Amino acid sequence: MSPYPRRVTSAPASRTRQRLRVHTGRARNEDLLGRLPSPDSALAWVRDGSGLVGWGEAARFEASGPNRFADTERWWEEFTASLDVQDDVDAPGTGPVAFVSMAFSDEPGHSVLVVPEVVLGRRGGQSWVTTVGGAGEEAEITPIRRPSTVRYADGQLSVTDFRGAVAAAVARMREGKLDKVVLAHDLLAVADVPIDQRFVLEGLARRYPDCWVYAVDGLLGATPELLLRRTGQVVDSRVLAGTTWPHDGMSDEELEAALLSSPKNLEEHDYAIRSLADTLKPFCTTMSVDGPSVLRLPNVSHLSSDVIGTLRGSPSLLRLGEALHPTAAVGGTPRAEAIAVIDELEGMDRGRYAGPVGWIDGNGDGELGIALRCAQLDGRAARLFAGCGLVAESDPDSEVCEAHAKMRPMRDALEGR
Ligand SMILES: C=C(O[C@@H]1C=C(C(=O)O)C=C[C@H]1O)C(=O)O
Repeated sequence: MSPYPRRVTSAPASRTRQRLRVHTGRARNEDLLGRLPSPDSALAWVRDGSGLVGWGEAARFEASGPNRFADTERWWEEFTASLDVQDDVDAPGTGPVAFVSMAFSDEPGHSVLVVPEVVLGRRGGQSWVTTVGGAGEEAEITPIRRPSTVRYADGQLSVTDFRGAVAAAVARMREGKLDKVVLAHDLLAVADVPIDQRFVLEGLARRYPDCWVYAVDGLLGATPELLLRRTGQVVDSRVLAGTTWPHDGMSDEELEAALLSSPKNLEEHDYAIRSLADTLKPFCTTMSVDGPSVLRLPNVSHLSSDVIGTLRGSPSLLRLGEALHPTAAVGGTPRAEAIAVIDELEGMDRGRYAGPVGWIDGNGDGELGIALRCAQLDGRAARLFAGCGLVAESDPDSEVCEAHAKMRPMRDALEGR
């Protein structure tokens, strides 16, 4: 696949109509990422050793356009209704599971759902394995390959052009045309050998245990931001906005105190929280927000708030994701104006960067992160992305530094640092 994702306008025929057998049973506790058998096609959603990995492809659905969430949900409902399921564990993430990664934009965009042949899951000391269509759960694990050199070049939006776009956006906000917008840029990395996805995932997981390490259809990353998790009637979310990074010889404590008292960062955070909470509220009977506090990561620290709610009825995670995406953490406020400004000033295809990414199960439960700190891999090439929330007080030079700091997880993982 090209690092600049192609447009897919119709779903390919899939092997969905036969009555496939799905079986979940208990498994040994093992390092999930260590079980991925091959350098390509990794499927993963792992945080601090827990989560899901998958391999093989029992079925796939691709969608694009404004109805991509609804089309994907409908396909998944029909697919799961056609299965013959024996689930001996019966917990969130057992039985049929699909990994999903949705395009940021209505247009252009390419969203993917993959049903693996084998899923290995682990939560709270309990492990399970799910097989689809009678697939064997043991696969030969090939040795992991590491690159010796990685070189970088401009992506679709160079750093210089990104800085110009930030300045233009700030000018519009000073004129009162919108309150907040998130602009991003990309960077091309080329290694001397085809990139082994397991090498990247293991590096990310080792350095970022507080993040969700994910891989779906060549999009790999370690995101600290949870768009929404649904576990039965309970939903929760981790909203991030407002960032600092090591600079000017300041200690972590000084950086943290400055972040918590920065009106500019608190304003950015407030827009993000409000966009999530106001949209989620009508779906909930109860909802509470806890924060902001500081989430400290090795490369950056963020203002972070946790939201928890009880659902009214049973909307699926994809249905909720459709309503919430994009929050003001990756879009802006007001949403429609911000999306138009992103289209105009970024002028690049975000692909699945900043879109919802994660997994769903047959009960409508699952976890959707926001695809940040990521790269779209293609052979020896990787297209990295990072962006920053902007308000009227933002300074283009600081935003360039912030985006640079946000690319560090993926650069370090590619280089094996
Ligand atoms: C847009 C990104 O990150 C988002 C923007 C943030 C900010 O501007 O402070 C913080 C976390 C994320 O919500 C990114 O990492 O690319």
